[in-house]
Amino acid sequence: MSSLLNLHSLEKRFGDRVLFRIETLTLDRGKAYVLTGSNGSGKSTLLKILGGLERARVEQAFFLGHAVRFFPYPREMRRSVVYVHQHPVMFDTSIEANIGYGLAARGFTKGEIRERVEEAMRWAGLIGVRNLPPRTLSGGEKQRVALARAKVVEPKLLLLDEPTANLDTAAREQVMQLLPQLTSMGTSVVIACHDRELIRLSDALRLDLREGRLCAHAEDAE
Ligand SMILES: Nc1ncnc2c1ncn2[C@@H]1O[C@H](COP(=O)(O)OP(=O)(O)OP(=O)(O)O)[C@@H](O)[C@H]1O
Repeated sequence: MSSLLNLHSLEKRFGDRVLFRIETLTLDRGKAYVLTGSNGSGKSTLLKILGGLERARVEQAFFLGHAVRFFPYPREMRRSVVYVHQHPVMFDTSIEANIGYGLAARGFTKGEIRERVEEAMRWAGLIGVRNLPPRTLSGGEKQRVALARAKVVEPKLLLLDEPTANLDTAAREQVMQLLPQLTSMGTSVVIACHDRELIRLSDALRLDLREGRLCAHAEDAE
């Protein structure tokens, strides 16, 4: 499996406090990772660093095999890495516009946007709610809109911050069943979750953030 992102000597501080020091972090293409750790261990902060939303000291970084300077965040990564918040922001327009938002910014034609959005809504099971105002959607539906919004831009890396926290079992299942198709498209996915709400996903590698260190478990997260 080829490597998507390699980081060496990643350190995050808040003032004098070192939140974590990670010797190496390697993400392979089309692979799923479940990032675990207790409250405050730094899961969200790590995802935001990977998504270019938070600064950190990184000694060496390689994206798709070539060296990049992690700060300022490379344009190539900005276009191909998507971070999804636990409570995804919904623009007060339509569900279609929310899903197609990233495509318009990337220069797709109206016809292409319509086609991709329609396909993504079908994939995420959103056809039945397509005419509802986005702010009225449930937590699970908003997560599925956010996944559809990510899928249409075909990201190389998708960062999901506790996507199933506070969802009931059925809503959680609906979100989780979308993930294997993303990895089979070649998208690498990192999903942060609490230890007590461990996300079980076949073929996922578990990354455990504990006491400022990151430990990759060779066994699957199942
Ligand atoms: N901007 C900031 N300034 C100072 N400290 C911060 C800042 N952002 C986060 N922290 C601290 O960093 C630590 C890690 O926070 P983070 O949200 O990354 O943890 P987490 O593992 O995602 O936690 P949770 O599981 O509760 O969501 C916390 O102690 C938090 O208070």
